[in-house]
Amino acid sequence: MTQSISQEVLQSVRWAGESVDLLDQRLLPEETVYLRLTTPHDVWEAIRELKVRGAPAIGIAAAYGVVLGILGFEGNSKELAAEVRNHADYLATSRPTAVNLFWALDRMKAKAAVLAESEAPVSDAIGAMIAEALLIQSEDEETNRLIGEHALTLFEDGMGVLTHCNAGGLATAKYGTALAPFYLALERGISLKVFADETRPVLQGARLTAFELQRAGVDVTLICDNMAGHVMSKGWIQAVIVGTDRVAANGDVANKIGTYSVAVLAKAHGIPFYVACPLSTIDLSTPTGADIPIEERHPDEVTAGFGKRTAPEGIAVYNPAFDITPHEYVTAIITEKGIVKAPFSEGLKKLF
Ligand SMILES: CSC[C@@H](O)[C@@H](O)C(=O)COP(=O)(O)O
Repeated sequence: MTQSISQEVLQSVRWAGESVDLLDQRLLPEETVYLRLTTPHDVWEAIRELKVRGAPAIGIAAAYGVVLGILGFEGNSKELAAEVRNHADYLATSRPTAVNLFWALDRMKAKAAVLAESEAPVSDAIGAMIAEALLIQSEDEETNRLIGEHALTLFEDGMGVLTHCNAGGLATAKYGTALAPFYLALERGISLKVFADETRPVLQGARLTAFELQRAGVDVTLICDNMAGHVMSKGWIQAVIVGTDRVAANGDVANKIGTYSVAVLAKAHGIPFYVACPLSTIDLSTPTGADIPIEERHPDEVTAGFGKRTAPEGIAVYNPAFDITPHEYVTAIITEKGIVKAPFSEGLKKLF
């Protein structure tokens, strides 16, 4: 029996029997609205439009998206497996960077292939596919709790810790990766002072991290992205911890745009830079960060990101959603199986 963290975080994705209830993260913190999704296309669109975002949450939503596509399927289990492959391949086109999306879809395809091989009756096979998606979600919750336990060993009472983007309960099944130790610390009476970068262009730090940590009672202070160096120079930050969308085999890390700048600043100030992620985010088939596809998003996120135009019409815009932090800047990668330090290429391989 595992011990759970008592903080209640809003669940970003829920299986509702024959549909998916999905918290529309674009509306937070002002409105808490659950959307009812009934087709794989609904899920594809929700992922593309950031209604659901954060690497593990995207993977969970996509697994349910596959299930939505096969409910009521008529045919045999081999035909079902082909249907699963089609839906999975479609959902895989929703966003390119977070490897958890492909990991979850591959897992759904593999499950369908096993069921086809055993010639399971199709209604049983559909039930087993639902169970697999639910398992992906429940395993992620336990994984994050373990990541939180390991990460907390790196922090001491009274520390200031900076984070970028949202790698919290909203981005995962529960607790988050980078934010999990903050929930654990709160529960155990360990005092941490969290600084959350607002995270331009779409403000996952301000809208989501500040929201979920404040709601839980964590001591959190919001800063604009360009204030990170200043608070470090004041001596207020003793560690940085972020999540990631994909870790390459050499330990290079893709995460929300701006993470690289934070890592460079941390190194300049002699502050450890930690990355927290489940094994499902580590992609040994991608050799280095240069091989990770970086999503580019619509210019409006930069020119009208606050619902108001803040740049001239027709201006050229570059809007990459992620950047790569080279492994030289990473102090340690914290997973559910423990903490990995350099040389990362060896340490990461040993995890599998
Ligand atoms: C545990 S979530 C880790 C990452 O997915 C997170 O830090 C991040 O970069 C999310 O980007 P987003 O564009 O909001 O999906």
